Amino acid sequence: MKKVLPLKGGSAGSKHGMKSPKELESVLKQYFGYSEFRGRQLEAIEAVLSGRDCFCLMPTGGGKSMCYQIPALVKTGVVLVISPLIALMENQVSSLKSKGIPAEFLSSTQTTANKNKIHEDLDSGNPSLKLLYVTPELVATSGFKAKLTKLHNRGLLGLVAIDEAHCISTWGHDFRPSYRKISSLRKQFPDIPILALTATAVPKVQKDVISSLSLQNPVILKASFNRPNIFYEVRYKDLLDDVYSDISNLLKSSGNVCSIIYCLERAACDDLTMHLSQLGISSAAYHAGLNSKVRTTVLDDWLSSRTQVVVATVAFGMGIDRQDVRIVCHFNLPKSMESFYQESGRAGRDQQPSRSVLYYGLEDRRRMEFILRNSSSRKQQPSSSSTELSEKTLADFSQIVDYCESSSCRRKKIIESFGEKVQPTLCQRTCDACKHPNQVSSHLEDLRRVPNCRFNKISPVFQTSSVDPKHFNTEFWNREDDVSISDEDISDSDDEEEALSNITISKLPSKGGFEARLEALERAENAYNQAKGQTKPQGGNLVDKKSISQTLRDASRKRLSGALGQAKLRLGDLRFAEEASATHLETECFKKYQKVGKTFYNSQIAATVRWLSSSTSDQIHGRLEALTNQTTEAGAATSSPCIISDALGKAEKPAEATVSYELAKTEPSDEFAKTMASTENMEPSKMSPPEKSVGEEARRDGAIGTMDLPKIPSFREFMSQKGRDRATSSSRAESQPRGIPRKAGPVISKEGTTGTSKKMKL
Ligand SMILES: Nc1ncnc2c1ncn2[C@@H]1O[C@H](COP(=O)(O)OP(=O)(O)OP(=O)(O)O)[C@@H](O)[C@H]1O
Ligand SMILES: [Mg+2]
Repeated sequence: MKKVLPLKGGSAGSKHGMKSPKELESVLKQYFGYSEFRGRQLEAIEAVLSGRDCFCLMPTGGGKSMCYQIPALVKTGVVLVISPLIALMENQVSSLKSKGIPAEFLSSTQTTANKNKIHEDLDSGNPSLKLLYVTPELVATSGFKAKLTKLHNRGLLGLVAIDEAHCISTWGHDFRPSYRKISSLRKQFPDIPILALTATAVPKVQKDVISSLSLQNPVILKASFNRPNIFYEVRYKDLLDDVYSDISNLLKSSGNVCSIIYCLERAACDDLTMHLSQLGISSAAYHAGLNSKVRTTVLDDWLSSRTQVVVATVAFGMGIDRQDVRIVCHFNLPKSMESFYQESGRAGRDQQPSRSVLYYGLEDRRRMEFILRNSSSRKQQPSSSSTELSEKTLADFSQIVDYCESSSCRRKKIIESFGEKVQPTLCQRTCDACKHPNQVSSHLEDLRRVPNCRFNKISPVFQTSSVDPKHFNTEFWNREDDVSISDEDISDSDDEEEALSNITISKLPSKGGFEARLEALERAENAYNQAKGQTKPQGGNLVDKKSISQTLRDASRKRLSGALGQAKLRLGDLRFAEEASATHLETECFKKYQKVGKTFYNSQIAATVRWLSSSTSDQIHGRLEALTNQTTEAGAATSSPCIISDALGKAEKPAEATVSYELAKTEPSDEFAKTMASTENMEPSKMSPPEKSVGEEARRDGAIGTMDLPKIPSFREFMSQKGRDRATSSSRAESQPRGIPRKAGPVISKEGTTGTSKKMKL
């Protein structure tokens, strides 16, 4: 293992490491190239070098890491850094190594050979390692505790640094139960200084962190929360014609700078990425639903500027040290001011002018409020009552709502929410409310006029909602699940419930165009069928837990279509019609696993998505061609090859549009042909009606018989009648014939609204 480069004019570390400020500055210069300490860095370094415990509160990007990295360089022994995310550790370790500083991390992602090397070095009696990064889970294991004790007994444990220390507090916005396990460190090593670092901690969390870690008479250092280089702005989704164009224009007019967009849900990340890509923005989705290989590629591409925008859930953030992020957008409302501050704080870590833009939507607010009301019951709460916690959660949420719904200075609102006093002159027109007060007031006026707008008051609307909270699959719930976050080892196999949750709760988009409306209506139809108590049989049997429903199949097809779109972007030379190809791939998975059940089907879909993310053009074309041939040879449901001819750049045969509905067999309208042509880059004249649907395929297989089609309500009718239907659903369900696989879908008129005149087969 590499030895640390010798410090200029001295040894590589002394027992106590006491150095003058000048000497410490020269270490900073030598290793990191910076000429002076920032904020309260020097005080924190001096505190721990003198053997004191220290609680250090510095803003995001303030340079907290330096507070333990410099002591590691001037003190004998190893500095142990406890960090919540493997990605964060990996980043820091590789950055330190590139500077010639011996640092390592221990985690499940390390190879056994590397782990052995690290352990050998620690056991050597004279370790070359200066910083060792570990997860809180590892620190709690008896094996690692014994190792640390051995190190300590030999006088080689120099400091314990706890990064993102707010994770220890149930009151913190990122509570991690495993952080509670490190509270015994103070007792275990009474003479070793502990340094707790965080960017976001309100007074209550500060106290909680200090007492949970049993810090002894700590030096408490707090820097201002103000991020003067960030311009804060709120945009109102409900007042925008098209939020996608708005974001795209924002990004384009800013000169295609490095940006992050945060979304609440994985599906929203995929969806927004697709829209942005279509609008010419180089973007990629990043969330826990992607496998680690894809996530690493997305991160690498973004860090090296091959991708301009990462569209991410909160899985992306902590510890990502790209200094020149110029824009951080929130596409959905964050759950608290702390979350917002932490996430928007990823902008401008180089102290250069940057922007935070929060897209506020009333629907987002209602959803988030619902999630929060239901989430407290899911949490582990070792030290507080659930009512107290839930009140705190809602109070935190109302702060961020107030941030959006108020016309006063945004900067002031942020800083004051952390209990810091603010001078009236602080902002200097560096937020939209101070720069364009009239415009902001007028937007708020307009927002008040939006129907069902419950302004400035947390609505009780979802308190008695019958919607199941587990249908919301948000990333911050995953974060509360310690297992999923600790190793970022998140399963690729989405459960059907997730697929359903992503579609049953979304509203009918008002401005999303024909396709989006169509999808929403399709969801309504599925929900309608479910509310009516109908089941969708496979092979004539009632749906059981293992069966693969049509809804799941549709969601899977969508997922595959998204993955194909990403593959197209990644490879550039793929020639196929996404929808048709997605249908082929999904049918392949379905055929293989329809008898075995949902779990296998799901993992086969996940494996196909993974395969699409890493395969070459030839491999993808090969598989799609083989699939097309198979289905053609077998005279199967769809005979349309999905590969688009190179020479013409058009489909050799039309792609199947969607396979969800069974409607009257009519020629497609011109409008429909045009819509599909624009989607699939095909000429309307080359379009013909899709020949067979999955429903037909199933019927051919003898799975279903003919059926009477009931009247399908419009989306609005469906929503308003849902409550009444539920009350009588059981009696109606009894009168419904069983074994009906799929009802007729809504009849779609040109404008995408329901109606009875123009029918088309989709
Ligand atoms: N004294 C300094 N002068 C200039 N740049 C510095 C200084 N100290 C740290 N930096 C740089 O500032 C950036 C942010 O540092 P760091 O990652 O430690 O911030 P942080 O406070 O841990 O932020 P976060 O809360 O987001 O984790 C890094 O790129 C780091 O190299
Ligand atoms: Mg940090």
